[in-house]
Amino acid sequence: MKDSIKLQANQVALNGTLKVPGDKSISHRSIMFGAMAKGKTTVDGFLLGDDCLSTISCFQKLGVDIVVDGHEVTITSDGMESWKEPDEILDTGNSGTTTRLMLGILAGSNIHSVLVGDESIAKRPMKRVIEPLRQMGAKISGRSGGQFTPLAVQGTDLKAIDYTMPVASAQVKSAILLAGLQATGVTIIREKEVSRDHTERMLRQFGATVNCKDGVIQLQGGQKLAATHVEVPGDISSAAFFLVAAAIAKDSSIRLEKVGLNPTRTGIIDVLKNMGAQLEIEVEPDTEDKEPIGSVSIKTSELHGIEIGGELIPRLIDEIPIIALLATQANGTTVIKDAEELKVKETDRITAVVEELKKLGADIVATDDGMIINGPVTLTGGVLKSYGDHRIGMMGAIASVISTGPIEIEQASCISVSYPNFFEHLRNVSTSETLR
Ligand SMILES: O=C(O)C1=C[C@@H](OP(=O)(O)O)[C@@H](O)[C@H](O)C1
Ligand SMILES: C=C(OP(=O)(O)O)C(=O)O
Repeated sequence: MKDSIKLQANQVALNGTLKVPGDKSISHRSIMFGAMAKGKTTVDGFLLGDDCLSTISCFQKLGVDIVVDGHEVTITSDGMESWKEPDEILDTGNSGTTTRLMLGILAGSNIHSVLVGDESIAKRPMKRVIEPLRQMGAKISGRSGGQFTPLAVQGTDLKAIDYTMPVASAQVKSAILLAGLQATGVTIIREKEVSRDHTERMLRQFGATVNCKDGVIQLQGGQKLAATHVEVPGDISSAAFFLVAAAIAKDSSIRLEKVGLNPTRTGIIDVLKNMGAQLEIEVEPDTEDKEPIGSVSIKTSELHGIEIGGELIPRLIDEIPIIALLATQANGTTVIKDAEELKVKETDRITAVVEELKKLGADIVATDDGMIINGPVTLTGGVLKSYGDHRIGMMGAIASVISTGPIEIEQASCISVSYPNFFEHLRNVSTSETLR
């Protein structure tokens, strides 16, 4: 993918059916759990995005046999005890999920390792994970007293903790659970707001017992994982870009098939419905702890502004950039609050979203914990920065379906972090020749 992409103004209809790539959170976990389990784990629908490839490369450096054949991945492992001490750094690339979950896994291993990511990862807070892991006995050191990468982990024996989450974060929760799996005693995690529960579900799929009730998660240490088969649903965070595109472009209708509909991830559906979008959902019958999937169809919609905050935020945290674009086309005011976490993503997403949408003429202001957007506003063209953040890049690209002038996205190659065939899909649903 070339690093700057210019999209012509495309005030045309979007139509068609798409199958978005595999869920990023679930793809990461399938490799991690497969590497920890004994036996052969097979994964179908794996996301070949840069972040998930970073996870694969880390485990290959630990000596785990991983074979990628298109979207099918096979992981063959003799369990954690068989991993080798890596003689080079583990490069987590741009991936917060890889960095934080690896810390939890490696903390209880019998090896020494060093984790380094890119310049965005070097700025992202790691103390939120390292603090509880240290309470469990983990030996982790790093820059600025262990706040940032590079981080060194000396695997050691761990003991369970009872931990109340200070922030709603599935990465922190998952790191503690993965360390807890190796610890002596019962690890207890208390969540005030429920974050995505893919780790809890997948632990069960790999044969572990995890109890979740009223925001309290309990996991007995010492349980061994058994290899299994993982089906990865389409990523609702990727689907969100096309749901918004069809809602705001004229005369449009898009159907997205085999999308993950885990209730801890469907905040975007709630927002679209609450704003008045014409949306239809067909859920496929649920099977125990497997991830729920279904199809979502959406048409051009008359939208109105709403308030978005509280427990909804963790259920749509990665969708806020594209929700901001959606809000520029809604009648009235949309307030997004309680979303301070956006400041510590791949970039400060509050600043990035507000600055870039303003360049297109949006009526948007940043607040301490979110943003306020007034609509509807006709968006112009412009040259937008992606800040090397895939979700900001895709937000800018989707703006071109309604903008009056061309939109150029700088550093557009970052989009392959989560959606490598994004532009191909945008072309597929576009009825415009300029996008083809
Ligand atoms: O656990 C995960 O797979 C993720 C959790 C979220 O991060 P936080 O846990 O930092 O909220 C999310 O933003 C990220 O894209 C993926
Ligand atoms: C925040 C994200 O991912 P990560 O934290 O894994 O880098 C994201 O995909 O939007």
